[in-house]
Amino acid sequence: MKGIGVSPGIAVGRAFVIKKSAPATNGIVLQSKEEIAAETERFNTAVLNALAEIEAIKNSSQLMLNDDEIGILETQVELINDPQIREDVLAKIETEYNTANDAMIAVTAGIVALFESMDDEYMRARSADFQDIGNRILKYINRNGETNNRSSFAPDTIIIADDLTPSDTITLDLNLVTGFATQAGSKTSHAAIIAKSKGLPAVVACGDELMNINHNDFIILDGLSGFVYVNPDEATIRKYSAKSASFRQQADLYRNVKHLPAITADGTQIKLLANISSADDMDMVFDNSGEGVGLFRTEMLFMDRDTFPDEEEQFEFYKKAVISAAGYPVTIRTIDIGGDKHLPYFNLPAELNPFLGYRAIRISLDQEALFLLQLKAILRAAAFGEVSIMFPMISNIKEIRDAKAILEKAKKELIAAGTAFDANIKVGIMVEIPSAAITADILAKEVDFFSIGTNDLCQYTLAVDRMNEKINHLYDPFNPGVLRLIHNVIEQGRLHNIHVGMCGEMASDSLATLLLLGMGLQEFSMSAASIPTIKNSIINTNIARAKQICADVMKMESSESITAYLKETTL
Ligand SMILES: C=C(OP(=O)(O)O)C(=O)O
Repeated sequence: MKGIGVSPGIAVGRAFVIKKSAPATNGIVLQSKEEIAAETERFNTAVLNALAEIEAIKNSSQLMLNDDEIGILETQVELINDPQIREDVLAKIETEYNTANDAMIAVTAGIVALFESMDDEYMRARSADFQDIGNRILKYINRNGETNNRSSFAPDTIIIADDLTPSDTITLDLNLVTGFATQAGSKTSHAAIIAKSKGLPAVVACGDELMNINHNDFIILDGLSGFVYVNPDEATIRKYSAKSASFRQQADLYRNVKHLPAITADGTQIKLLANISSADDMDMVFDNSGEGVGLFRTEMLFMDRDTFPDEEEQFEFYKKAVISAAGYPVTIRTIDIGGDKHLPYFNLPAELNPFLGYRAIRISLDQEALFLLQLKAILRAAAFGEVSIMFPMISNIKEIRDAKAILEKAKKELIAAGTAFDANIKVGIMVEIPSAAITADILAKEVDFFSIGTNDLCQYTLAVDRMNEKINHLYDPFNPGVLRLIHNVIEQGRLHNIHVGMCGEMASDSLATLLLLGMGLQEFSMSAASIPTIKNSIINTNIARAKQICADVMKMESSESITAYLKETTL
């Protein structure tokens, strides 16, 4: 199979298949009274947990639910409490010897089918409520189930999944995994970002065929070329053993450059920072000699839970990362939810164009109470190290001014409460929307720094959904339009004397390194595992050469000529 190689390396191991799209029955027949009692208990506990979850969402003062939303949740409580569902599930456990999982799936499917077949439109729509409730209870029934069991992977496991979301990094113990392949995804999807940050070989966008792989199939996965081999022949195994050895040799070379400073041959010091999602990632940053954090994605704390974290919990989460950074700088980005990142307890409206919709700073400015909590937590954590704050998805100057006004309010509240914080925290923005890149000269006056988010900048400039594998070939950071925007941001940063970094995936693409150096970029932030590769490019070049490369590229008309030229001159 061929997908897109997104994180280099060769992985060899056994498949562990995760199918998340539909709940799966396990077909187990209960054998004893004790098993029946245990499954009954499992179901009862799951129901109580599901009810508690709904209550917590309903009562969350932070969510500010409207009457309709509360109405939906109350209907769900009523339906869960319906004695008929309970009786049906228990009957299947007690008389048909089904597990709680299988009984719940069968009962839900029966009710959903019944409602779907009704004439009345309102009643037909209720089937979605039942499916939702079924999934909610199943989630709790399977809390300790195989796919969520952090210790259930054997060594050398290769995960095969439809897709991996940020919350999967919480529920799956990727430390026991040697690589993964996903059916969907793209170079900048979260599966790819997770793989790179963990240094795991990965292939995404393999297509539907991938899900035909069975548990325990023997897999070879090439994270560079994007090939996935299922139960390969001896010749393929031999070929890949050799490839794997040469990859390890290259990795050794990078290990040797790892401890050298990131200075070009003519003496320009470049900052190589890492993108992280929690304090746990800091070991990997230091293992790869990263000099701090250019992007701390805070969404992880908000995922896979039942309510918003309060100020205290956020403060502890950020503080832990700041302390782990041991004096190195940490740039914390305020939440970037919406788009493809949803929170189960935050009812985001269904949108036709979620990536162009209610997300990131737009949500923060709209939900001021939530934003204030996060800002106060970051300001407090900033007292423990060198912290900057960064706003995502800025498209105009008013958003920066509004966000800064709320930041000032957060500071005043902390002063009034007598709480310690860093009053001089630096404030910057992600430049990831074309209007921000074009008006960088205007925005530069309002902030201390820019960080170029090429993942979104590329998708918005080219009107190419970064998650849509059908149009992956059009997603192209080397498009002259994208390059001109990047060049302008770096240039305006220099003219206005503010520093400019890059935290999108382009910062970890060695094909782009010299070009970006030539544009004047002096700070690159990326998955920690990519740092040695980029450092190797930096220490083997000089700025005069990089400037010449930039001058040549900026005259070129097409991405094809640019990438061909860069391959020839820089790799
Ligand atoms: C770093 C970026 O943000 P995200 O977390 O959306 O990948 C980007 O858009 O380049």
